[in-house]
Amino acid sequence: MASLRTPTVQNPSLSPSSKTRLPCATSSSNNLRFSPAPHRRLIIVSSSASSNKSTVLVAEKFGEAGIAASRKPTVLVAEKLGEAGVELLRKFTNVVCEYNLSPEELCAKISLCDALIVRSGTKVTREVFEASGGRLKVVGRAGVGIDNVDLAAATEFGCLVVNAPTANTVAAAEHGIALLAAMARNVAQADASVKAGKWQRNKYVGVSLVGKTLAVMGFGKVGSEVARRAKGLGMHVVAHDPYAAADRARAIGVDLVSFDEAISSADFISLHMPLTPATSKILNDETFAKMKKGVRIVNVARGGVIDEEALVRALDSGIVAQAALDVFTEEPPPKDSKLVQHEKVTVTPHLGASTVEAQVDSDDSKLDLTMLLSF
Ligand SMILES: O=C(O)[C@H](O)COP(=O)(O)O
Repeated sequence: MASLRTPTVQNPSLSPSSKTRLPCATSSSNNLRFSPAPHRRLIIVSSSASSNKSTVLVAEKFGEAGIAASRKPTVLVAEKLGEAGVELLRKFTNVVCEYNLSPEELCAKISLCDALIVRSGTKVTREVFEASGGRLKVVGRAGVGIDNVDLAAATEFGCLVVNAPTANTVAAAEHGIALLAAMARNVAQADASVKAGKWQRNKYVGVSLVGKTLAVMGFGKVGSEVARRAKGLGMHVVAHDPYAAADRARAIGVDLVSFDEAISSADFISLHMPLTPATSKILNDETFAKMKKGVRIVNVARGGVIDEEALVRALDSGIVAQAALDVFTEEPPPKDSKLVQHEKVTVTPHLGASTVEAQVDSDDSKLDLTMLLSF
């Protein structure tokens, strides 16, 4: 499973207290532009690491109703979670694990559920909330990205959406670095070649990372961890993120620059922004044209931030020398996808969060969401 760390409520108007401000997308063409919308963070349960005991912090409006709910809620786990997490859920709830449901099957089952847990593979659409008939009270996203949940519909139907915003930060950052190095040294292509009985040492001459400029696009949790690791590899790192603090970047030796400066100066670009209307297809024909010829791109964020047809054109024209992609607009991508089949492209099946550690995580973290769901 993706681990269940301290959950963050994602539909602000449902949250009774205002504690943090998270970015909320507005419009932009070339900039990752977010407006710091007032975001309310509701931590219904917090855990004490030392005692491993949960403390229920129920905020005024929600609390009494939540406490009064004594029946065991039913939780539909629609994607594979770690067994330890599911076991914890079972202590407080009736757990139904049903994977690979079609949208119709999900809609058919949801009216019997108080909570739904998903990862990135399940689309929690307006139809799902409609089909729930108002019973669905919580959607738990066991992971970070909530672009697969219709937040407007959730809010309209009075359903909390919570995620685990820090659970897989390191896993995603490490996968970004793994793809960066594998791409630069043609590891996947060379592996396939040797297994096919060939010995093509000249064909797979790579490029070095040391001294190269890496542009980290989106300097949040994952982006900053990638930057830190890239500095350790001797890369010069710049970053673009309109809401990152310059001193936080400076502290790890990273220069915050404009979007255009980042993409035009980079030998490597690593994408770490959420998918929002402002970032959708932010790499497109126009922005590829501004890049250095021969740039290499890593994407462990969301497929939708790249115009994939434009990327194929940029690979064919040589603007982009190579790409390493963990995420795709459509997942899984079509088998005959030109992008996936492209010889200059290395792909993995959305493995960013898939480490043993990120999936098991700490007991306290799992407890948080478990207790939240018990409401
Ligand atoms: O948003 C995330 O947390 C990552 O993309 C991982 O998604 P997953 O939970 O589907 O592996």
